[in-house]
Parts: sequence; C-alpha cells; structure tokens
Amino acid sequence: MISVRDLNKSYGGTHVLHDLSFDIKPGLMTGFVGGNGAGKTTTMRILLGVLSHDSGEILVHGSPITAAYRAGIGYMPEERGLYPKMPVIDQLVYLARLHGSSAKAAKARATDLLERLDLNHRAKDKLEELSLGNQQRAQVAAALVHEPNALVLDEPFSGLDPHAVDTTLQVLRETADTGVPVLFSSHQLDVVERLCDELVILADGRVVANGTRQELIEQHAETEWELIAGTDTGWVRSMSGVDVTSFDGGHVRFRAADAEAANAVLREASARGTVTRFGTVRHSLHEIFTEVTR
Ligand SMILES: Nc1ncnc2c1ncn2[C@@H]1O[C@H](COP(=O)(O)OP(=O)(O)OP(=O)(O)O)[C@@H](O)[C@H]1O
Repeated sequence: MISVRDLNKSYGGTHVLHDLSFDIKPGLMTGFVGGNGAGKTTTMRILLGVLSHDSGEILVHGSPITAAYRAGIGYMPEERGLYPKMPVIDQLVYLARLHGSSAKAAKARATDLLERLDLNHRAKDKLEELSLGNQQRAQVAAALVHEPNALVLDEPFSGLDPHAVDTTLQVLRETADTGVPVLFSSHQLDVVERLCDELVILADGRVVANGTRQELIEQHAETEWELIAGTDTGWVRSMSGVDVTSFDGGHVRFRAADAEAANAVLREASARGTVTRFGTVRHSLHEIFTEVTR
C-alpha cells in the first residue's frame, strides 16, 4: 500500500496542497478527481519524486518510499513523454530494456500489451503518425511495459473513444487484479464511477472526500426520494415533512424528514392514480462531487 501522509506543497508563496492524506491500496483502482487546479498533477509528481514537497511523507507498506520503488512505478505524466518520431514498438521495447528486461522478454511484453490495447496493427508506425487516441493507448502501454509495482496515471482516459476506454480499463483492471495499486486522475466522472474501487476527491488542495462510492454516498449525499406518477405531482409540495428538490409534471424528487413522511407521499400518490416508480434515488458521482466540492 502507498500512503500519502500530511503532504504540503507551495509554489512560491502559494500553498497548493494542504495536509493531504490518502491511501492507494494494492489490487484496487483509486480514482483521483477534482476540478482544474485542485492539485492532482502536483500530488502525482510528488509521488513519483519529480517534484519536491514541503512537508509530509509518502510511505510504502509503512516505510518511506525509496528511489528503487519509485523507479518501478508505471507513470503516465500529464505532458506525456514518448518520442514522436520513433515507432511505437521500438519505444516500448526500449523502455522495458531500460528497466532491465532482456530483448526477448521486452519484445514479448510490448507485443502482448499492444494486442491487449488493440494497437498491434500500428506497432511499426511512428507515434506522431497515430491519432491522439491511439497515441494515448501507446502511453498507457509505456506505463505498463516494465511490469510496474504501482501505476500512477494522469488523465489516462482523456481523448479516448468509448471502445478505447473499455479496452484500456480492462488492461488496467487486469493489472490491478495482480495486486498492483493504481491511482488515476480523471475529469470524466462517468468513467471514474464505472471503474474505480475507491475515490479521492480534492478541492483546493484538500481531500474533501475519500472512500468507496457507497461510503461517499452514505457520508455526503442526502437521501432523495423519487416519485413517477401517471398524473401531475405538484401536490407533493404541500405534504408535511417533505422538501421538493425537482419537479417536472408527473416526476418529482424530494427529501423527506423520515420514512413515514415519504410513505405518506406514496399513499397519497396511490390514492390519486397510477404510480410508475417510487423509491430512493441512486446518486451519481457527479452529484456527490458537486455536493462535496461546493
Ligand atoms: N509550476 C508551477 N508553478 C506555480 N504554480 C503551479 C505550478 N504547477 C501547478 N501550479 C498551481 O498549483 C495548483 C494545482 O495545480 P495542479 O496542476 O496540480 O492541479 P490539477 O488538479 O492537476 O489541475 P488540472 O485538472 O487542471 O490538470 C494550481 O493552482 C496551479 O496553478
């Protein structure tokens, strides 16, 4: 497990990370989300050791992170970093060999990754000849080619079409399943929702929420009820213990003081006509994100 503890960072006089603490657990995919400038890239760079921090610690299994461990992390930096004029397969083999693989093992691993990422047909092309989405897949392959001990990926899904998101996700999931801790940042909350086991939400350099999606719902999102009926539901506004949050004809959402107040709405709706749906609403990550970062 990688543990970030009480991390602080300033650029000049501007304090951008404030006592940041969270864990990246082995075998899990941890989504790192936050608005522009929240501090995700800064944190990732500190994790990799390419940027210094002012105070705090990065621990691996409880001991300070070492240069050797850092060298084994598969990193996909925000600014990317492959050679535009080199064929994709050659750079993957080169990177694997830098990490000590034999020529044969490096070639086998690179070929296998390109197949799994659905990029084998472009293996011999120069990186700059690929579309941006395919360049992105090559970057993912580069982070994985040396069989990393951990993965830190800055926006690995940006610019990918839905098929590429699925392909990349599967490769990352298989990597996590071997016990590797994975941290990835993303602005695509629907993608994060689909694939992460744990979430760290940052706002202005502070962790404002951390846990599984279910834990975040329990901690941060108030339960809302939803009623869909065959007739107008405007009357719900006048029910006691009920606070309507959205209303559109036969579709209403509300917060209820308690379960009895919600049940009274159901009884009234049934008395008035057909009830198509009644129940609590599953909050999207987007709603939780809005709630915790406002
Ligand atoms: N080299 C730098 N010099 C000064 N300030 C910086 C530097 N790099 C980042 N910052 C500032 O640090 C804060 C955090 O930036 P960072 O890039 O870590 O955020 P982020 O969450 O990755 O944002 P985004 O989602 O937009 O990529 C921002 O206020 C940014 O302006």
